[in-house]
Amino acid sequence: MAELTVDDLVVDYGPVRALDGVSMRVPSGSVVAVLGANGAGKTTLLRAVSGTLRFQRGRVARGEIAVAGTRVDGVPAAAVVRRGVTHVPEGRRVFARMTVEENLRAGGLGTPRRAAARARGRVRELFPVLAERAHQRAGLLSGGEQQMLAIGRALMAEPSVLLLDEPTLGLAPQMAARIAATIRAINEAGTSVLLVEQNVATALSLASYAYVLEVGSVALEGPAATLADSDEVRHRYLGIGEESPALESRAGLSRWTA
Ligand SMILES: Nc1ncnc2c1ncn2[C@@H]1O[C@H](COP(=O)(O)OP(=O)(O)OP(=O)(O)O)[C@@H](O)[C@H]1O
Repeated sequence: MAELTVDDLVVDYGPVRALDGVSMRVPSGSVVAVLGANGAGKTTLLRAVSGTLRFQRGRVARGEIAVAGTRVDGVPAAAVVRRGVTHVPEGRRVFARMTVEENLRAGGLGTPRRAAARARGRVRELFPVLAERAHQRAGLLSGGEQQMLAIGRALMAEPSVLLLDEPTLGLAPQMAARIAATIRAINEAGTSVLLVEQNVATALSLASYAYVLEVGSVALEGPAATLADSDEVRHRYLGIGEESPALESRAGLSRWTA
């Protein structure tokens, strides 16, 4: 059974239709990538799944979202976490004034004590630097360390599905590579991942399947290896074989680099 399914999802922010009939699935144990230009609806999709849309005055106007066959659309965000889905929003929003340890503890609130202790051990293994900085204020960490903390905090709830919004954005290449390796390790330990990532090469190397959103709809989908080999994706999203950069900027894709 598919772990996470999205069926004919329509999302509005007031009069603005952000998603218009999006369907996708994240099979159990897989990494699935969502690509697309600015404003295509990637963040909105993750918000809809995690139940955080309402904090942005958005609403699911139509469609269904289910985790392991149980509907989660219309369910409050805290209940979605209890169903096994956690969301790491764009911009690594850690609690800057709290220590690293307090941030992690906050992620484990609502998790049974034994599970939280197990998750804490796992986070320590994945991110030794967080253990070293346990008593530092989160706001003093580097960008990459804050991203590690944001992911670590989400793992404290022992999710079966992790939603990641642009986890490598703004990071130096070496740190971005470390985060990518960590995502792979998290997935290998059994967590499914729905990954929104501006670096298409990184996304397609991590994912087994990918969807390309264009103005709120799925424009293209397929196995990641097929998309990476497709001329259209290579030209438009990876900038490979592109003679003039004009096409990239016309498509609004200039942020994307291989
Ligand atoms: N809180 C909001 N209120 C109103 N409109 C919004 C809100 N958030 C997003 N939108 C609109 O919804 C559409 C989809 O935006 P969304 O942020 O989901 O796209 P995105 O693909 O994640 O882009 P980005 O890479 O810039 O984050 C855009 O037209 C955007 O302007």
